[in-house]
Amino acid sequence: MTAPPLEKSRRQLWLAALKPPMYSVAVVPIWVGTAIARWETGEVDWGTFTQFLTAAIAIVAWSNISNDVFDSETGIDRNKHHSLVNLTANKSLVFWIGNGCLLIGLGLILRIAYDQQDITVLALIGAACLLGYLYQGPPFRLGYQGLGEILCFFAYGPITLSAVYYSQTQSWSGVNLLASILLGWVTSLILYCSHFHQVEDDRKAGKRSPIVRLGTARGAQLLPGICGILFGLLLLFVLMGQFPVWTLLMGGSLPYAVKLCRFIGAHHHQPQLVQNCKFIAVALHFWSGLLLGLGFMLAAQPWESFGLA
Ligand SMILES: C/C(=C\COP(=O)(O)OP(=O)(O)O)CCC[C@H](C)CCC[C@H](C)CCCC(C)C
Ligand SMILES: O=C(O)C1=CC(=O)c2ccccc2C1=O
Repeated sequence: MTAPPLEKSRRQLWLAALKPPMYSVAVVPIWVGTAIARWETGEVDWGTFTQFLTAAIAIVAWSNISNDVFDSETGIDRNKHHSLVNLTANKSLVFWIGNGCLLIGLGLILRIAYDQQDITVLALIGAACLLGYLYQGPPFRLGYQGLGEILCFFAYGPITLSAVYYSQTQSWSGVNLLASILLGWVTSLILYCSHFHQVEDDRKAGKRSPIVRLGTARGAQLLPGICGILFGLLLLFVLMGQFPVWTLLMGGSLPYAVKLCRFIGAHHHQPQLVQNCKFIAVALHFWSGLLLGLGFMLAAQPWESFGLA
């Protein structure tokens, strides 16, 4: 039996509000940081890995849920039918569910810190959450000034990846820091792409996103350069001898970069068409991160003695 159209479209709205593919931004840093720790130390603490992964998912849920709450206060989401606040018509319930997710996430991070008798991981993830709040919460709302991509770079790149690596090794790594540049860059690319379709609503609400500032045409023209930097840095880090050759596997995600540049290049001025383009960027994030981590995992295998690593 098929669902009545109204019910089906409501289900689609809920799916759009919850954005399951977006949780790539929680999973990938935990995978990459852990893979680098394994490459460098030969060991993985899977208990810490699982706790960190669960915490990251809960914290990203908080970031998205509270984004709908804070955006409902500025009027920017007036036309966003898939806002959780518009769907439930209960802002305070949504707000407290979001806070509950944050509590669960930080609680799990606190447990890691307690088990290791070291506050470093908690301090780093606390700082990442603070950047998340500065992005969208009152009175700061730095995303409205067009600073979201910079905050996103540091939160999902150097800060989170350092915390993941530290949770595994209780030390720091230059290679991990280099990898965090790639990860922060590709995560910010998702945010950048998410602005193309909402440029008019953003402009009306006074949000000066990079796409509002540049215009959609110029914004689209920059994409091949942004993607080129991602893969260029990978090549550079391998040539410098910092990354094992296996990490070139990340090049397997190149088709998503090409698809992203071509699609936005052709449709940047058509909001209906580009409204889901951020999910091409999410696919690029997921596959590039998965393959990068796999490269480190494979380089740590016994066959490195055959000269393949
Ligand atoms: C919520 C975010 C973007 C939504 O932006 P926008 O308002 O334009 O979108 P809508 O159209 O959907 O309303 C992302 C915000 C990213 C922020 C700068 C940094 C967040 C940091 C995280 C909370 C840290 C997570 C750490 C975890 C992985 C351990
Ligand atoms: O809803 C969105 O557009 C985004 C949600 C989100 O959690 C995120 C995280 C990191 C980079 C970009 C984004 C989004 O664009």
